[in-house]
Amino acid sequence: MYAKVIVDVPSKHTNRGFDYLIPETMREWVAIGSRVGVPFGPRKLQGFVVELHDRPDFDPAKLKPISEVMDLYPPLTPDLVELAQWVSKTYLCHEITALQAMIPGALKAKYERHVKVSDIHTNGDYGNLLLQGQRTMLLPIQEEIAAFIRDKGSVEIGALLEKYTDQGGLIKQMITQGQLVEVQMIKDRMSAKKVLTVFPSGQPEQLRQWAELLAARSMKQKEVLLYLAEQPYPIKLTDLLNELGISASTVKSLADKDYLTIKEVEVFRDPYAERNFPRTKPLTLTPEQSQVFNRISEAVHERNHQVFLLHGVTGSGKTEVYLQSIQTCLDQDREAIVLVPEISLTPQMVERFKGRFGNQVAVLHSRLSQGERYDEWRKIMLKQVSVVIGARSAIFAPFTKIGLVIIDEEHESSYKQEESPKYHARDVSIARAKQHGAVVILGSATPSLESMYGTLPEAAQDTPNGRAPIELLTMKERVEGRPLPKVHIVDMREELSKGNRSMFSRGLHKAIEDRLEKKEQIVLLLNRRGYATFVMCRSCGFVAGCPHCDISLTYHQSARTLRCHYCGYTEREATTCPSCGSEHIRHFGTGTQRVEEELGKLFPGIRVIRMDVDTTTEKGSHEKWLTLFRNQQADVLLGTQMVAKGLDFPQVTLVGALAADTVLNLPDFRAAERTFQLMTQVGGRAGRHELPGEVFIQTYTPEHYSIISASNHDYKSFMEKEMTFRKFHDYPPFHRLILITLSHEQIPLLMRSAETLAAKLKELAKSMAPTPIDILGPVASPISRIKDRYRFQCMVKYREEVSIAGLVQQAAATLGDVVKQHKLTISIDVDPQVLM
Ligand SMILES: Nc1ncnc2c1ncn2[C@@H]1O[C@H](COP(=O)(O)OP(=O)(O)OP(=O)(O)O)[C@@H](O)[C@H]1O
Ligand SMILES: [Zn+2]
Ligand SMILES: [Zn+2]
Repeated sequence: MYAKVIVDVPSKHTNRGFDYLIPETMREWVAIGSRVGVPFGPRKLQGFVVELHDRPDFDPAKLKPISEVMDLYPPLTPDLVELAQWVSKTYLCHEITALQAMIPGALKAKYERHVKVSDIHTNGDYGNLLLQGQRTMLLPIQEEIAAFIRDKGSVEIGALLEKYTDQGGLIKQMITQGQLVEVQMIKDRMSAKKVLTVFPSGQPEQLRQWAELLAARSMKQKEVLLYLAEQPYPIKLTDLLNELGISASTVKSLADKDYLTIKEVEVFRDPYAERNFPRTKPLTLTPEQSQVFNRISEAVHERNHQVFLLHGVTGSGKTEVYLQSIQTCLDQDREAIVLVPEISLTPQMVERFKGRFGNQVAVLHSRLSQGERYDEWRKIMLKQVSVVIGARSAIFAPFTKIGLVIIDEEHESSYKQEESPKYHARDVSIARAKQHGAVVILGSATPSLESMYGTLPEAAQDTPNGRAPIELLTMKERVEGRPLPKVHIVDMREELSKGNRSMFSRGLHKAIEDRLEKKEQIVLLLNRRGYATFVMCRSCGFVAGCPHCDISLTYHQSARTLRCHYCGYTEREATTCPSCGSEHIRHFGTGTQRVEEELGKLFPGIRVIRMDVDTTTEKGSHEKWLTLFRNQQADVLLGTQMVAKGLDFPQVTLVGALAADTVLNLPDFRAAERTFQLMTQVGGRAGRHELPGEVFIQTYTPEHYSIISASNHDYKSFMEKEMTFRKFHDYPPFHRLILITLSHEQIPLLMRSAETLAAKLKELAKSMAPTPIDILGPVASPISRIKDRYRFQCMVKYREEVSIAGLVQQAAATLGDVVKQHKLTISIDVDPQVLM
């Protein structure tokens, strides 16, 4: 038997697998999805087994054996290995990149250089070395070093040099003389956590007898045995010590007498261990909910792959439908994956799932420590859970019998990964569900145009080899007939003409006063993108920009610094203009910090919680702020997109969007869609329970259809207008896009390359006529320089039914030499969400 292995070669990634022999001793362990260590040239590298077969490409005698199997169980299931091929083909990335994205960071290989004592030296067989004239007497210190290494098997070179600080020269000598050999080791970044645990050796009766037998002066030891007799279970050593206020030596002496044993036991690092989630029972569904639930549950029972789009207004109770659908899936002994946007993976969301399914649930998101993530993932691996709720990458959970995949807030652009593999979790979910014959629910109050298009009859005819048709399910009403909030559009131009220069319109100002009086709560949204504070000179118009990127610097009040959000470049706030020397240089625009200040001035005593990137970097801070707000220890929750999504607080009756058009002005064809979604979502936080809600949208473009539709809760009219716009311009969902970005330090070389690429693309596209493929560009990217590299882009527009991957790859390959010799970078983004 041979194994085909995709190897992690950092310098030259390839999709080609290499064949290796499986040594007799490893037969039991090597399977598809195994992580293995293999020799590759002079090195040893990590790789994944993607196939087992008995017909190698090469002369089997020349094949090298696998040198190491890294795990007891393969970390990837066979269906994930297959999915990696799909990801690689669809998003034009290397298979190894896709495979790496599927395992937790803790398992990504870390290569270490170790030394070990050479075999010859170990065996004391100096004969050969003598013959070669290499036998050298070792100095006593070298003997000591050799013994130290031999004792441990192998030692990492850095660690060795640290221990024997002054012996660097002698150690090097031992390597050149062959007494020590260098080996490359593959190390995991993380391992299972082990805890010393005390196991009583007998039943309570027995333990009491042993306590009797102990000498009278061994009071403490007696105490331990009697304690264990009361609670005859294994207990963590540290807990026992704390409980009885004794020292470890007391327990050790009992272990020496065999009255108990102390063993290392593997434990899970549980991020939610301290939290107690009250169990909830299924709610009685509303008629709309049951109609939707019945249809889903029927499909789950059929075990056929099927995709639903659940369009339910904010507060219509989509989560309850998810919960009950998951129960149906679990009843059939199948597993469920729930994806939610990172940003809305709040304690509230986790509580709802843990509350219903208890410790059958694993949670995966990026705010966990690497160890916690690894342990949650191992729970899935070891089949200790059957539901996982997590951000984007949780779609790669190593489940083996998936019955249901739910993507909540399916319209969120954060489901698209911006670094390679640039996959869209929504599309990957559908691909994975297809493998398992599983049902997919795409849920949203504001479905993406792509998903909605999939439900239209014309789409099904349009895309013969494309995506499966999607079945639309609708919930138009909030639970218990609660009304959707009343929405006011405020024209900020008019406010200004009436002499109001504040960032709060008169209407919103009054409403805030009113809620403060009634002790109800307020959510204020200040969209960050395009609205960060920048510094400008009012005398000459100079704007402080990043010296390495084509972007203005953002002012951070707390540190009084200017920072680049792309490369991290930081400089001190200037008091005079570097260009003209004027003192009239100051920061413009409204950041969340300024809103907070202004609130304090206008409403003395107001309690504000501010949530933005600055206040939520610390682990657990997200949770902390939301808990404070829920416990009504603040009047206002002020923040960026973070406050717009998924939150369900009964006391919130007022929502203000301070600057609705910040997104609208971005150079992106999805600007209107994003604006509509954000306004609908944030408005949806108001009046979700008994108290009715009210929303103020402040804007400079009150006539825009995205804002008018959002204020009328009218998805349909928005969708129709937006579809017309997209169709007219050949944008998605009618056409698909591939964005190719080239970057280099020198403009002439970059432009030449971009033109070569575009020409090749056009030539290839022509050869595929009459299928419509449009090549746009090359043009400078909207952000034309990042980290001192200039950027140019080409856009490919095509219809779904054409297979375009080969064409793009072929065109990119014509630049192979420039990439190699001049370090040109080519980045390919299929279905791009951000057009920067
Ligand atoms: N059948 C039901 N009976 C009573 N209360 C319900 C029922 N279903 C849901 N609820 C409650 O209604 C509120 C809104 O439900 P939920 O948060 O699930 O809505 P949603 O559709 O997910 O909203 P959003 O899209 O805004 O996040 C919650 O407090 C939930 O507990
Ligand atoms: Zn100036
Ligand atoms: Zn920069």
